Amino acid sequence: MSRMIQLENLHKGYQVDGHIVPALQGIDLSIEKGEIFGVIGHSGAGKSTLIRCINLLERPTSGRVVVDGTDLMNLDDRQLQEQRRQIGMIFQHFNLLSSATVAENVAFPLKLAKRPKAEIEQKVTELLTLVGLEAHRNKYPAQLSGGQKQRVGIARALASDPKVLLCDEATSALDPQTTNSILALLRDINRKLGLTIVLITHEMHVIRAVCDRVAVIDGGKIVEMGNVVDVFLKPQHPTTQEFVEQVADSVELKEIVSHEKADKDRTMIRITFLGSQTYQPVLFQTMLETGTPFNILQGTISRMKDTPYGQLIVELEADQEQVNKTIGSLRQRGLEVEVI
Ligand SMILES: Nc1ncnc2c1ncn2[C@@H]1O[C@H](COP(=O)(O)OP(=O)(O)OP(=O)(O)O)[C@@H](O)[C@H]1O
Repeated sequence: MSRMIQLENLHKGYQVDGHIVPALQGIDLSIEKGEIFGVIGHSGAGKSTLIRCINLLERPTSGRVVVDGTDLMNLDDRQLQEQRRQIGMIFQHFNLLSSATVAENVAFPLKLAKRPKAEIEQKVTELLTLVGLEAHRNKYPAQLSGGQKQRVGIARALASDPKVLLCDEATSALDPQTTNSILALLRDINRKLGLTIVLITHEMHVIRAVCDRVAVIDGGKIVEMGNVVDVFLKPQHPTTQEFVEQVADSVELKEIVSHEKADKDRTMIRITFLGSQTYQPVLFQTMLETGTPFNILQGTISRMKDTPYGQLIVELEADQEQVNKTIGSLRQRGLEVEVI
């Protein structure tokens, strides 16, 4: 893979009442071509500022923004406008023209670029088919659901055949079911068009559903970054752990653990299965081999983008030596094991 976006030592401060509010404090980030990259953080962490720096809707105070080999900070207005065509963007509140139809909204960037009428017509039809809205081309935004409006936003963002799509909290105003359908569309577009997608969100399930890699931002700094699978299974920073808990059954688990831990002869472990392991009877084979009695207290199976994973909370009724042997054997088979 080669690099599509490179942010180097990015700083951004806003002037407020004579002093500077630091929104980004030294962001270093590179995003590969064809990747779906997520940035997650709490309100005020700097997510919007960060994503808006990628197309210079916000101009960083210092640092470098390189998109597909072009340093955007060095461009004049006309060159920047040209480069921005390569970077589509969608928004939380869609930002559609309310007085224009679906088709006219999608045609808008093409008209601005003075494309010939026949080409515009063909492109709009193509895009509306891609996002599943061809039957609604003559409706106005007010006649559409939130999910349909976002589909128009996506079609419009794709009109100039961008290399990058920036998604600024694109599903935050949508209900869970609609969110899933929009996320599925983004994955589809990523696959079909090979588009690089950067999305910001405060919801970990969005990251889990579509992203390849994720950066966690806190106080204008990246506090953790990695493959979604790794970050999910082994979150290091407290902020990341908080986000991961959003999508775990951790409350229930904690209750079980504190209740059960009163009994000293039992050891509770969490076993994580990943990918094809998820469907193999590894646990049972190990337990048979080591002869360790066990109870399954809780089990979940889920999916991170294309990777299935499962977690089991298991209680071992055995002495320490037997427990160590069992854990060693599970780890040898490539499973993640954690005593809880
Ligand atoms: N135009 C602005 N003028 C002054 N301060 C700003 C401006 N935009 C953002 N900030 C400040 O910069 C910091 C980062 O804001 P930003 O909007 O990037 O965070 P965010 O993570 O996107 O939050 P949210 O999810 O609430 O939008 C905050 O302290 C915010 O108050």
